[in-house]
Amino acid sequence: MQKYTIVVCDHIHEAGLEMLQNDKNINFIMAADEDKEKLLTIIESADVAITRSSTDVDAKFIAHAKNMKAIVRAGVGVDNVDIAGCSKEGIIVMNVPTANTIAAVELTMAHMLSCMRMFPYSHNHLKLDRVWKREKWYGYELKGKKLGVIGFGNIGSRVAKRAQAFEMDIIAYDPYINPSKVTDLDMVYTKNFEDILSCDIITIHTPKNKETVNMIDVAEIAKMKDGVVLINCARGGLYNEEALYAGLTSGKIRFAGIDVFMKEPATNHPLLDLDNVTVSPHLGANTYESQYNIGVQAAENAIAAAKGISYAHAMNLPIDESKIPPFVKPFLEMGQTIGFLETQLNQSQIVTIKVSGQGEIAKYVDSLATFVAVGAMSQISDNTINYVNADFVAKEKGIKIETEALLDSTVYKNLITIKLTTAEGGTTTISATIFDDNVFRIVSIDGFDIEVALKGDMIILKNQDVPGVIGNIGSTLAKHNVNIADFSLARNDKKQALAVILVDNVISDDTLEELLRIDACSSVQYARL
Ligand SMILES: NC(=O)C1=CN([C@@H]2O[C@H](COP(=O)(O)OP(=O)(O)OC[C@H]3O[C@@H](n4cnc5c(N)ncnc54)[C@H](O)[C@@H]3O)[C@@H](O)[C@H]2O)C=CC1
Ligand SMILES: O=C(O)CCC(=O)C(=O)O
Repeated sequence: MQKYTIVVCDHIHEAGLEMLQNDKNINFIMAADEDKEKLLTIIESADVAITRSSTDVDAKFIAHAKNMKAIVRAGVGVDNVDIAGCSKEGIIVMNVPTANTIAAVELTMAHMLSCMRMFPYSHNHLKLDRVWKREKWYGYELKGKKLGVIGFGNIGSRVAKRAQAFEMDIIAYDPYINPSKVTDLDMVYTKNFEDILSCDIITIHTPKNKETVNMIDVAEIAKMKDGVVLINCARGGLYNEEALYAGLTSGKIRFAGIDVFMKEPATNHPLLDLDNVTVSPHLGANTYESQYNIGVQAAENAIAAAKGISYAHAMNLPIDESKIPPFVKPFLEMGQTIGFLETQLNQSQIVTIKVSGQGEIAKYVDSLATFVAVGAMSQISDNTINYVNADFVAKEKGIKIETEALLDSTVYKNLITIKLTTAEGGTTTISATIFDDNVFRIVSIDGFDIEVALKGDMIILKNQDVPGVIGNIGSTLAKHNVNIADFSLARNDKKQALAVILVDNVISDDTLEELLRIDACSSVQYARL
């Protein structure tokens, strides 16, 4: 029985662990309590790893992940996953995007209310210091305050809805959404970041990336209202931490609610010394409900990925399967087969692969190009080529992948054309389509119109269009006991001909050389699909 190893690098819910334990095909290793060096040796045998924010998937991790097919990030943020590094090694990165949304939303509200009422401080005053001093703890109300929401995705939009229930006025900044997502909720949408800076309370819910790090820095804080309240339950560093500290000590920022830090664990962070901050140790996802959902979904997705069944929420695959119409899939498969065929026909260093799509398929030409590249390189690389690393490997090998989308249709509803060029100047151009019978059909080779199924052992022979060639081909193949399964012929107006011969046997080099010696024959190529 085929066994796959799944390593769990951080703590996930028992329900997820049980699923891994109970699957007969899964060899499950719990490594959440192992030290980091030991973890690196454990992952060497892993097919899939499940991680949370405590495990950095960095160059060191990837170097040890020699057998790894996929990483499942049991949560949303992948800022601690080197996605480009994973792609280069063909490792699929998946996350579990919505299972902890509500937990993070509610923690954001808790921080907002805590900041407004200084709740942890009044609580400690009574509980730890045993002081009953009601006059010390006057806070503010959320009602009527203006809330600026940066990032209106799963979490930001739900925070906004809850804040609306508190009768706050919401203004949202998110350049990547349709404004109606905000305005339909009777909230204000802005493209002007300055509008956010004029709010009473600002909360951020973007991913952490080059564009969003230090999104709130010294200059932005200077433009804010005196006494502004800032919340960050997304990622440390979206608010520049030094600027945040300076703003809190000067009193410009009245209070901040912080769940996340640049460097975690953050037990010595300067923000912890301030009395106008509420903090939590990255607890956004820490509810039983969310951890149950994440644990189960992470385990399910890891098992499916280990078995090669599906890659839910893959972030570095060229296609999102849920977003492509069914007619596209066979074209992708056919493109990969043509890539494989053209490499065999040329047997020389590839320099360019140009992939064109005509008709509806043109919209998917980039995904198609990745599939063609996988097919073209599958026999010429020591690395395992897959859809994740194909573009990287092509770049490394100096192969240029070009695409062309021609939305106007040809006589065919959908047509793909793949032209492969080698360093010696050789080229092969094949166009193909699929009709309702679902057969992969070549309709043109190097400008010769021909109709032949894309399958089997194939000889492509070019010759001067003179009498006797077909007979000679037949007798040569018969002499070598080769049975012809199909013979298609095309001619052009330059008195040249091209034959595609599908054969039932493997063809020897001797046979190919003898075919090339036939009078008027100019080239013979052979491929096995
Ligand atoms: N504290 C915790 O434990 C948790 C933190 N998170 C973090 O919360 C954040 C939000 O998560 P989700 O809402 O699930 O993600 P999401 O992907 O649903 O939403 C992110 C939103 O940010 C927007 N965005 C991206 N770049 C932007 C920019 N430059 N300016 C303004 N908006 C921009 C996107 O268009 C998107 O609408 C992420 O950083 C995630 O890692 C998520 C779960 C738990
Ligand atoms: O549990 C975790 O890993 C933290 C959750 C989180 O930050 C996320 O899902 O982005």
